[in-house]
Amino acid sequence: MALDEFALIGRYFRTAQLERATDASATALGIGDDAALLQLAAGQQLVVSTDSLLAGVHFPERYPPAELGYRALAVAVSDLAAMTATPLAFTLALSLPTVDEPWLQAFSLGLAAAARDFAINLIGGDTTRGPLNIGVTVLGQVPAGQALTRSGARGGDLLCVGGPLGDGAAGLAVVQGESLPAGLAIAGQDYLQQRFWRPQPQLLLGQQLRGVASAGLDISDGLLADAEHIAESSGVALHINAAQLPGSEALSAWAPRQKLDWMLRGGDDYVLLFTLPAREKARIAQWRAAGHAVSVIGSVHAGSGVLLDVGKGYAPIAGERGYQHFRSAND
Ligand SMILES: Nc1ncnc2c1ncn2[C@@H]1O[C@H](COP(=O)(O)OP(=O)(O)OP(=O)(O)O)[C@@H](O)[C@H]1O
Ligand SMILES: Cc1ncc(C[n+]2csc(CCOP(=O)(O)O)c2C)c(N)n1
Ligand SMILES: [Mg+2]
Repeated sequence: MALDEFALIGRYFRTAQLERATDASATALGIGDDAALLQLAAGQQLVVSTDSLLAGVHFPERYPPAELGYRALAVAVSDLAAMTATPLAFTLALSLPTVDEPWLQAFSLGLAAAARDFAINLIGGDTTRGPLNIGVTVLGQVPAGQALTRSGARGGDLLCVGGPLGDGAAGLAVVQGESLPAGLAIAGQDYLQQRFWRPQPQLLLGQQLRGVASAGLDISDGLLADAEHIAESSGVALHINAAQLPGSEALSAWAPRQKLDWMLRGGDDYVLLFTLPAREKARIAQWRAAGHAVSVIGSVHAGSGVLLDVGKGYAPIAGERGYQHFRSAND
């Protein structure tokens, strides 16, 4: 007989690895009551963000469930990194078509691996029967007034990115079994699959941006699309120099046009994009020395929108900027 809802929760989600992934816990009351209780430290603000994952939209229809568990939490935690928050806890709203115990076991283990990596405990959720849908809400804390928003960029700031671009889209091509360039070695394929299934939210870099960066977010839809959010919220123009975009060695196996398109528009990268007042420039070398692959990719100016230089001077972007769930009003 299939497990009932409560036995399922007990076996796969009310586990030590998920409920007590980290000791540094703010959980005053966890799974099992009508709601959970969190105790924030004095002077901290609560940071809250929700993400949904759907097969065929956020990940391929054929997928390894353990990897899906890891990715579901990683992409959600990336929004905490973008706000410069420290993770506290998360909830999981899961809709499942059937009770498939090997699937649940693998998903739960992948989720627990991410919970351990990002030091975040599962404190509750909701489990229903329906088409597969994974909803993760992450909670974090940040000293009051110090969260990094999208609205503080000012003319004269540098535009920086926290890691390589384009790996998310290239990783998706690898995991979908698309035809791959001959120059892509097995090690490069493995690297890109990891980048897709196990993105590493830049929590430590994010925390170092508190009180230093002027605006920021994490790149989920694509560099151009997400840069547009900063430009619009801050009321500035962002200049991006294509020649300065950082890409991985694995990505260089593709033709330059494909590589550039993925770096600009591919999305799924989960690296930070932020603006830095010029007086803070010396920090970039310190971050790099500490292992954060920060690069300057452009600058902030008076004006509006995102302008891109692909070798012929800065010009507004024509065409697509990144991933959009609703491509046109008629979709
Ligand atoms: N259904 C909704 N109701 C209320 N607010 C929403 C809803 N959907 C999105 N938002 C809000 O709109 C803003 C942009 O959402 P979006 O999901 O694009 O965030 P993002 O950080 O740009 O992308 P990602 O979800 O990939 O991290 C966020 O502040 C989000 O909370
Ligand atoms: C099968 C498959 N096809 C396409 C993509 C690309 N993709 C989907 S949603 C998204 C933006 C972030 O989503 P959201 O804004 O909902 O957080 C991106 C870049 C994928 N990951 N898997
Ligand atoms: Mg985000």
